Amino acid sequence: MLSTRAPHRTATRRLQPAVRRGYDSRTEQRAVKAHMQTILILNGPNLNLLGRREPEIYGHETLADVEARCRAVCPAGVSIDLRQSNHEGVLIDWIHEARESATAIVINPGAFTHTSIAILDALNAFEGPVIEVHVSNVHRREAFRHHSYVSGRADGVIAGFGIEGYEAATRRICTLIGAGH
Ligand SMILES: O=C1C[C@@](O)(C(=O)O)C[C@@H](O)[C@@H]1O
Repeated sequence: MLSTRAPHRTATRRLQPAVRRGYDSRTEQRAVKAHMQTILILNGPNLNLLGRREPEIYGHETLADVEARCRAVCPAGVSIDLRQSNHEGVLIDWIHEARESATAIVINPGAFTHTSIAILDALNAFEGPVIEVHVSNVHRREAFRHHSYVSGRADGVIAGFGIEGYEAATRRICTLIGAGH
């Protein structure tokens, strides 16, 4: 009798804190979500070199400058989560994650703009607003840059505004999600 009850009590004691922790964190996440809206700003390949790469096309400002400018135009209650990856799969994973963690997406897919049906599919699985940004005016450049897979999903497209395009996109998202200035 003792030998069957003891392990049961031990198992219950071990489980309880984990169950409680799970409940607390979900409750906390719901409370935070109710007050904060997150704009995910995604950047594709080579944009880690922004400011140093072909400055005659992309300018001298960096992704850190982009982040600071976007934060500056966000009203209270809206936060920015800026990320960059050179890997298509990583960008796709982040878009999937955004289904739970972000209200809206601003995306500069870099060269994946012109090639990636997979990024388009991931964005199609995201329900919030999406704005596509290009630092350069892709329509004045080589013909292969004129087609974007992402534009078919985007609620807006900004090209050729330099890094001010990210700021404009952030403002537009705030309007779309009803976060006033
Ligand atoms: O990497 C980039 C940057 C870009 O998306 C832009 O921001 O202008 C334009 C793309 O054609 C290019 O491949």
